[in-house]
Amino acid sequence: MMLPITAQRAFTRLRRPRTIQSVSILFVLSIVLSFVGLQGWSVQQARSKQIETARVATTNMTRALAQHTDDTVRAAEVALVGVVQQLEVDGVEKDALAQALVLLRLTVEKTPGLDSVSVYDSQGRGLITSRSRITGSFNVSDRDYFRHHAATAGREVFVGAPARSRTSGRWILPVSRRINGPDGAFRGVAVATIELAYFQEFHNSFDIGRDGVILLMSGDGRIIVRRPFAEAQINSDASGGPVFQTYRTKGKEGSAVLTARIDGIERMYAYQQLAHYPLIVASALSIRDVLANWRQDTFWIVGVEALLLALLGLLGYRILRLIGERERAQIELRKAKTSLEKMNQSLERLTLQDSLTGLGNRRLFDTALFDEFHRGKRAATPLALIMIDVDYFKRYNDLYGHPAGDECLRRLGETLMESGCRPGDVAVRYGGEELAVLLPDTDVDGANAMAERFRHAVLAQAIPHGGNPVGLVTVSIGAAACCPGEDAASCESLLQAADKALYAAKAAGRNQVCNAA
Ligand SMILES: Nc1nc2c(ncn2[C@@H]2O[C@H](COP(=O)(O)OP(=O)(O)OP(=O)(O)O)[C@@H](O)[C@H]2O)c(=O)[nH]1
Repeated sequence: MMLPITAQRAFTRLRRPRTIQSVSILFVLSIVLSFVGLQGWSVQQARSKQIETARVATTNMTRALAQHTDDTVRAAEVALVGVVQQLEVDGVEKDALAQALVLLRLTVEKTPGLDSVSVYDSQGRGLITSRSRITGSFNVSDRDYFRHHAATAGREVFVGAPARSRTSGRWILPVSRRINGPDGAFRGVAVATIELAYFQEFHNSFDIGRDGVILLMSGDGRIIVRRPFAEAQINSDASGGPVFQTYRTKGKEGSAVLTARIDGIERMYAYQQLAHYPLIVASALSIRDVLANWRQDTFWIVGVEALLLALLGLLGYRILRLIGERERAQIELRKAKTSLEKMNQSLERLTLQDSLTGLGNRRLFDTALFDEFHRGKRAATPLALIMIDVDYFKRYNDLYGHPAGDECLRRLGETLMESGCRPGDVAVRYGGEELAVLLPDTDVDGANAMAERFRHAVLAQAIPHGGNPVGLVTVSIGAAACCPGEDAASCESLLQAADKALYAAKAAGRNQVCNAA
């Protein structure tokens, strides 16, 4: 099947070594780039997936923490509602207090997380407590919750700042309610306490990794308890921190990747404000922990891929080197071929050329005579031949020496080439001092004209020849022609006719042209 020219050219171009090399480099590069791009994308995808998983985990954990904290504070509130109602109806007299105490102890006993419930009068002096020790000498008028209730007529529960218990010495979170007299006047405060350890115990039940955080904060951004636990952080102001600021700007529940002020660690945080109380819980997992597995996987994947790429690169390099070597070999081969062809041409020229005159030699003449005869036969065109012989050349040699004879022959060769030979004519040194010209598509008149032109050109050269009666070098020429298509015609008969004509020219006195009869 033949390809269109343009397609063939394109195909040839494609097969060139340099093109193959460039295409190979582009191919390998595009594979490598696609591979790296794809891997970068999938590594990025895996990272995002890990972060998203951490977001879901911290959100769920925070919801559980919020529920637990809400339940705990609610239980304390329920305990307070009962005792406050009883004291407001029965008053704070001795009998009423004794009855209330029974209720207090029962409630504390049955309510998980509740450390104590105590009642204080309007001066902050202890009236009753669920604790076993008598607290009559206690005064809580300096506590924030007491000051709040003394100043505020509201009946809602108040969650105070964490404080060290004056009886147990442990950290507690006070939840309190105001007690009113029948006239609505301030009669005292009922306080339920929850040990911070109760929250810590629940917080510790979560797996938050090495750098995770669980946080319980007041509504104004003060730390109540934090895991990892540090006593100095209790009641510290975290309202300027990233978690509280995010809560302030983004709403009651949310999640974000934040960097903590306390330790500078980047974490995935989820936070939530409690449904019924001004408290905020948050939990967080460190991004480093979250991405630890991803990092390890990525390390191995990237390592293996880098190895594969290196192998691919090595292979590509080897192929390119082979292509380069092949290209160099082909160039060398082409050079060798060209010089071989040139050598062959000059060798061929040498084998068909006469070294003295520069004309063709006898070998060329024989081949040309055969070829032209048959061409004339096919084309039905005549073929002519002129035979030239230098007159008295023996004498010339004898008079001027053999080298001068050679020089004379060389000049005659030059003269012959310049005396109107057509491109198709074949001028040769037939042998010794004899020259011949084969004239395709020429009749005997044409041959005669050519012979005369040459004879005059030789005379015009005016080469002195003391042995020639003319005084100059002259030539005798025999011209013959034939029609190769005719039965009687042959190469030999043409040669003989020309030779005979030459002989006639010699016999007629030399320096002339004779045509074959
Ligand atoms: N210098 C030189 N002489 C040559 C060469 N080839 C042939 N000859 C000489 O040419 C001469 C030819 O002489 P002859 O055949 O006797 O004829 P001629 O002297 O030319 O006399 P006519 O042909 O009868 O006019 C011989 O002496 C050859 O030695 C050659 O290559 N160089």
